[in-house]
Amino acid sequence: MTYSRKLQITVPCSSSNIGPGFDVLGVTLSLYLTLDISIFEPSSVKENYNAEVVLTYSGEGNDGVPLSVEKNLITKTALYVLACNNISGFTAPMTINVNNLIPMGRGLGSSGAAVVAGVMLGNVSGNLGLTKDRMLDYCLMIERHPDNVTAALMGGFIASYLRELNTDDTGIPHSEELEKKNDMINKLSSQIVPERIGHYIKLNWAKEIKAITIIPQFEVSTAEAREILPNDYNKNDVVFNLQRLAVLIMALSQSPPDADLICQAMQDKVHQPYRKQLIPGLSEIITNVKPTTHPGLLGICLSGAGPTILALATHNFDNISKTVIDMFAKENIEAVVKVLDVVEGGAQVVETKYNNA
Ligand SMILES: Nc1ncnc2c1ncn2[C@@H]1O[C@H](COP(=O)(O)OP(=O)(O)O)[C@@H](O)[C@H]1O
Ligand SMILES: N[C@@H](CCOP(=O)(O)O)C(=O)O
Repeated sequence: MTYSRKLQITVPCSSSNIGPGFDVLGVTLSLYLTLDISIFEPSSVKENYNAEVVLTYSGEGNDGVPLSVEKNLITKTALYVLACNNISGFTAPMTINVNNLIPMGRGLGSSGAAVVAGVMLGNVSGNLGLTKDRMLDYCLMIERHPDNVTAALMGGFIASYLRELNTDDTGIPHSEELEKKNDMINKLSSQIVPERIGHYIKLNWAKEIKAITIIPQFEVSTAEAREILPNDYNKNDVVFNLQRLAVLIMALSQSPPDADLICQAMQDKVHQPYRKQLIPGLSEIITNVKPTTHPGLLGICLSGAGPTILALATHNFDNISKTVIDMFAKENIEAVVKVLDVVEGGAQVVETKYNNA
């Protein structure tokens, strides 16, 4: 069989919240999920035709990720997008080779990236011609917090919110649930995908600020780390976060960055205090690692729902990382370090080869 198209989809990872911006801020980082796709026939839409799709997988999660297209989060999401557009299954035989460099369950947006990759796969395999803004709607039907998927799809440093949906729309599950339920695609695809669910704005990021990610070798499920949060908040805690959030987005855009301002503005009372119980060492790390003790450091927080620690810094990366690694070691936790760049480009599809025959 000869291929008719070869495509590559790349989706970056992301770090959400950046302290006070719970479910609002996301920053796109230079670590990628890549899909190499060969499509073996023109993808003309045939009713009730389920083409054979072979999924292979390497990289992070390769020991546990399902390779059945109905169960894998990427292909399952693509099938959902196709179903919403009245296409029941993949319409052309294809191979999908996934290479994932994003550690899973660490707070670096692996599930958001997988959902974005799946929506893009559905879009290209079904020739749907969806814009990125429309693809964001599909992502947000699955991943209910907009920060990760918006960053992964659009790139850069980005703030987002969900518009309030009708009660009919709100039964839409989060992707963790999607994983558990085999019949979820059918349930979701019977719902109309509302337009413009997500709204976002790209923010400026000072070029000299790098993201040190200190990644502990254990997983925290985002679903669990969200369940632990209270339903109601103290007014003072909310005001504490709002004040810092407004200052932080400007402070991170300024060159040279003001470490004292950023460090204070990265504090949070909405999610980190509750998540300490899931992440040994978190409290000590965010309380004690400061720009005053570590020149070059600007601020430190939990990345997403954790357990990764995000340290924003301009220099002195080794010294900052070593301190955090040593603090985790005191809790008998091993951690690895990746110093990442903030990337302006979000997810993309590149057609690498096209055969007209
Ligand atoms: N590349 C991938 N392929 C398939 N499933 C994935 C992929 N990346 C993440 N997932 C799914 O998402 C889960 C992790 O999601 P989550 O708990 O939200 O953590 P994270 O902070 O990494 O997004 C994994 O356990 C896996 O089920
Ligand atoms: N705002 C969300 C972000 C979750 O990010 P992830 O990378 O941990 O999936 C939250 O804090 O729950």
